[in-house]
Amino acid sequence: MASITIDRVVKQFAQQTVLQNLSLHVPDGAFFTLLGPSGCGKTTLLRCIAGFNEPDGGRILFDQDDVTRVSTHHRDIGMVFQDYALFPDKSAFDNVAYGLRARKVTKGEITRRVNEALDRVSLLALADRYPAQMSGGQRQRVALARALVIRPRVLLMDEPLSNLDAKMRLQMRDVILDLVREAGITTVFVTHDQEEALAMSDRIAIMDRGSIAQLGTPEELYATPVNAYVADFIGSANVIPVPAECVDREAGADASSRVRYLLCGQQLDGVQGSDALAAQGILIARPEALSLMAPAPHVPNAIAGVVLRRQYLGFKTAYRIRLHDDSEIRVELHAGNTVADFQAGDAVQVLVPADSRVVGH
Ligand SMILES: Nc1ncnc2c1ncn2[C@@H]1O[C@H](COP(=O)(O)OP(=O)(O)OP(=O)(O)O)[C@@H](O)[C@H]1O
Repeated sequence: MASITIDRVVKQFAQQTVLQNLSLHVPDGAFFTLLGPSGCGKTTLLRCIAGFNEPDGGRILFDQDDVTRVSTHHRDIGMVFQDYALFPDKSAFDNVAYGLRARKVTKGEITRRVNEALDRVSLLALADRYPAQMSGGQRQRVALARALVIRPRVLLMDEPLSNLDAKMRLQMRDVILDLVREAGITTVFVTHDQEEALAMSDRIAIMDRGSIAQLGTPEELYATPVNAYVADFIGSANVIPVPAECVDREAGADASSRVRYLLCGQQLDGVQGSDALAAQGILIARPEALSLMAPAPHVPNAIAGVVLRRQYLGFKTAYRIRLHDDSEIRVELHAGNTVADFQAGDAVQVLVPADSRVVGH
């Protein structure tokens, strides 16, 4: 068990800088996810932590130990890959035993620990099977047992669920979480699947072109994204440019209370951005945070529009609304909200809550 500190790591391939002075801290025992689109540098960072890639600058620490120049097999890591990377000519038992044999563990101890590890992933009965005789989910469980049986300081997982079908992916989330929680092991998990990241992680770093766009708990990232990139990547959000206008030039009033944001030319009461924002902000509105009402005069933050499409989805109803400036906004009303139900073509008002967020570009 160890914390991981990434300290200003730089990694370049040819002319391309893939990791740009990247720093982050993974607390001891945390389940930490690197999330981002293809090519943003997740795997490169994971491979630097594993020792497969040597950084061109910066340091990597496990607790206080600087492992930047330590070879992979002296780092005491367990690794699980997307394609399982099992030895095809070894049985499940021998795959799991591999790391213990390399560490010269006694035969009796190997048998005990491998059987225990296979039992933990419910594969004791398949100990003699070869990888080709197992399903994807079973292979990934062998890979997990193989990574954990050596009791590594750190577990690194690179898209371990991507090759599994949807149902198996969900099951494996629980298998992984149960195992790593029980072992209390610090885990770095790479995925491009935001739902997987939200469901599994203590903390998530959202990466954007070799840097961290935002780091936080799933709740923080969902509720308070720092920019449109994060808002769009985590969950679904309406991301709408909102010009600002100055309403109070008096000295003394703090800067954020001196601007009002405009949606469709209408002032949004109470909606505040950070005071550093200039003449234009970006309103981030989750579809489920908005609501709909029939047209009525003098309702604050009610923006007039027309229902383009209504989709009934059982637990919620999703609406696409066209506003008067021809932009579109998505609104989701949860089942049980019987007050509002509208059909395509209906005139409505979209209610924007006063605690909505406005961020910079
Ligand atoms: N060995 C290498 N040589 C040259 N370029 C590389 C090498 N490894 C990665 N890259 C480049 O570095 C960038 C980041 O790649 P990386 O695999 O870290 O991204 P990723 O976020 O893990 O993407 P994915 O989700 O597709 O795996 C890409 O542009 C990739 O082409």
